[in-house]
Amino acid sequence: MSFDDTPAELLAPELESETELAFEGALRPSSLAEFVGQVKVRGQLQLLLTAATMQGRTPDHILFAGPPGLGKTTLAMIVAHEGNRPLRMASGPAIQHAGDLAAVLSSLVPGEVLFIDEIHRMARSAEEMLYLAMEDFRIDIMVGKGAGATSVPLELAPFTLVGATTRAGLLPNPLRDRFGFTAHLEFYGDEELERVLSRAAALLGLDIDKAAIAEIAGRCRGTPRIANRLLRRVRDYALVYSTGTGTADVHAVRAALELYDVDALGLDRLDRAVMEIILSRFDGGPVGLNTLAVSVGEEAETIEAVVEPFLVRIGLLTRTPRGRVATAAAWQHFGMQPAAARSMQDDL
Ligand SMILES: Nc1ncnc2c1ncn2[C@@H]1O[C@H](COP(=O)(O)OP(=O)(O)OP(=O)(O)O)[C@@H](O)[C@H]1O
Repeated sequence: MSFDDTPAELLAPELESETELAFEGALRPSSLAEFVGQVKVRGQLQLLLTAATMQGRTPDHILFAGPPGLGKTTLAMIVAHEGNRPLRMASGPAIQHAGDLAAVLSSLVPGEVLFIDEIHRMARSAEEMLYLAMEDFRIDIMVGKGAGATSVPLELAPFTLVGATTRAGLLPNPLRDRFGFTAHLEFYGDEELERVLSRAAALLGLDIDKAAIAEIAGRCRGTPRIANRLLRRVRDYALVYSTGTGTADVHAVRAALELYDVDALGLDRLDRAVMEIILSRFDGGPVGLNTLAVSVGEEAETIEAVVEPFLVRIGLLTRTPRGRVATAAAWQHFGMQPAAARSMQDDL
């Protein structure tokens, strides 16, 4: 990325370029011991993997659910790495036909880990093929067309499916039930993010003090991927402006993040747009998800999976049966007041 970055790009949890990918790759922990936070999930995974190794079998299928950038891909790689198993990467949107999935499944080697990212976006016909593959390591291939079509069973090598999804609720029950273990990844706490950042700074050879690390941790939406990205911008800033030392201190962090318009809570352009619409146009809500999505010009799915979980977590937004509602903290953070309070003030 360059100095042309918009704040939205800077805070978006998605990856956006090959350079970024290389950067992320270099910082990815490769073992459970190195993986920071998610203590419960780590313990559960460790047990599942160790038991499989002790019995010499492939581990059960695993589903990782949670917002982007929390470590689902990293954990899938760790599952393969810890068990010394080959890893095949696939993505739900690329599996548009059952045939696409059949090609992948039939070429797996025994014990291979198959990672399917965004598994909720796979074609329905492929999902149905996956049920049998997960349960019996077998698929049925249709040969011929019309009345003469027959299904030919094809045995598969035993494999571990690792699925990742930002929308676990969209997976059909038969698919969800076939995973032996579902891990719900949570946003990271400040102390965990500080550890992610310290580790990344050491790997990048960046000299940064504790207060600076804490300042970044508080502004990265509880998301390691964003933490690493902000750290890189701070590194640039220290390199260019802290002449001579190249050291990043809290002043460098504040200046760098102000330059990129990252506010004290780490809210990005979309977070702010969503909150400002609820507050100013709908007087705090309730507002339905679709109305909100249209108002900010975004997909409802993005609002629900990426924006809302963080806003709810930091207490700016609540979800009610009638729609999304801004909290008192939201009014305060944005320096605004509900219409009733404003008119009371006018009456005084
Ligand atoms: N627990 C962690 N400890 C240290 N670094 C982490 C951790 N989790 C994630 N990271 C860092 O954050 C980056 C993003 O993680 P990852 O790609 O695994 O997220 P993801 O949940 O798969 O995101 P997406 O859903 O967008 O694919 C990784 O490259 C890694 O450097």
